[in-house]
Amino acid sequence: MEITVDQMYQIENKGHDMGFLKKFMMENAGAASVRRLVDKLGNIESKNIVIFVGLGNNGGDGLVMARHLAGYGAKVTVVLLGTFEKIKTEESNWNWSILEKMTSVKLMTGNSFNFHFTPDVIVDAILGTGISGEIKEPYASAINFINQTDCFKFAVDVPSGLDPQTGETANICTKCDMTVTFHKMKQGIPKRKDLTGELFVEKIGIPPEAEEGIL
Ligand SMILES: NC(=O)C1=CN([C@@H]2O[C@H](COP(=O)(O)OP(=O)(O)OC[C@H]3O[C@@H](n4cnc5c(N)ncnc54)[C@H](O)[C@@H]3O)[C@@H](O)[C@H]2O)[C@@H](O)CC1
Ligand SMILES: [K+]
Repeated sequence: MEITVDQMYQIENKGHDMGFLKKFMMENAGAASVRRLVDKLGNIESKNIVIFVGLGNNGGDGLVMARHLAGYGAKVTVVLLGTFEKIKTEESNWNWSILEKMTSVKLMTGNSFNFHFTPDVIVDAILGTGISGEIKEPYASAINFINQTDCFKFAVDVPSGLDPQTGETANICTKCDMTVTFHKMKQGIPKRKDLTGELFVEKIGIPPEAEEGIL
């Protein structure tokens, strides 16, 4: 079953109000994404993984992935597309502050993408269901950088630049090898397999009762 982005936000908020906090949803989303990535790539120990992180909860999912990937022994670099004071949500801030205590994850901010290594994997945790309008900087430069690399690309929830409701793309969009979306498929995502690559839906523990009156 495919649902609308608006329904997704309503379900998310109802789950949160039931006590299954967005922080828990984010944890499960990040964990499920890493499991899919490890299933796909096999041993990721000491692989160079760069995670581009936006300032919303799509970015938050990427921060959770960074922590889990460090646990698998991957060499993880997080590029926050902004400054940490600009992180918009409590859930993302919570996960950022955990990473600040982890020497096993390298944190970068701003929009300098000159890595002195070649990434094996890039994770696109820039934009998700909160996308609106033309992609502004520094997200645009990050998306262009991602598209000119030839490593494995993984999109969190939706390739950044693709509107998960309509399936339309903004001025630019990441073109990925794999996408994991959460809870239920959003109507616009399956329309663009050319951008999503292999597409998966992962349950993230939202109580089915959170859908009552919405679906
Ligand atoms: N729906 C759910 O049940 C869950 C959602 N989660 C994640 O939360 C995401 C939605 O989070 P948010 O609502 O914070 O939204 P996003 O994280 O998708 O993006 C919002 C941020 O991007 C900025 N932005 C929007 N359009 C832009 C543009 N064109 N150019 C530049 N910046 C732009 C906004 O100012 C905002 O800061 C989902 O995609 C998913 O990844 C997960 O945490 C798991 C639970
Ligand atoms: K994304």
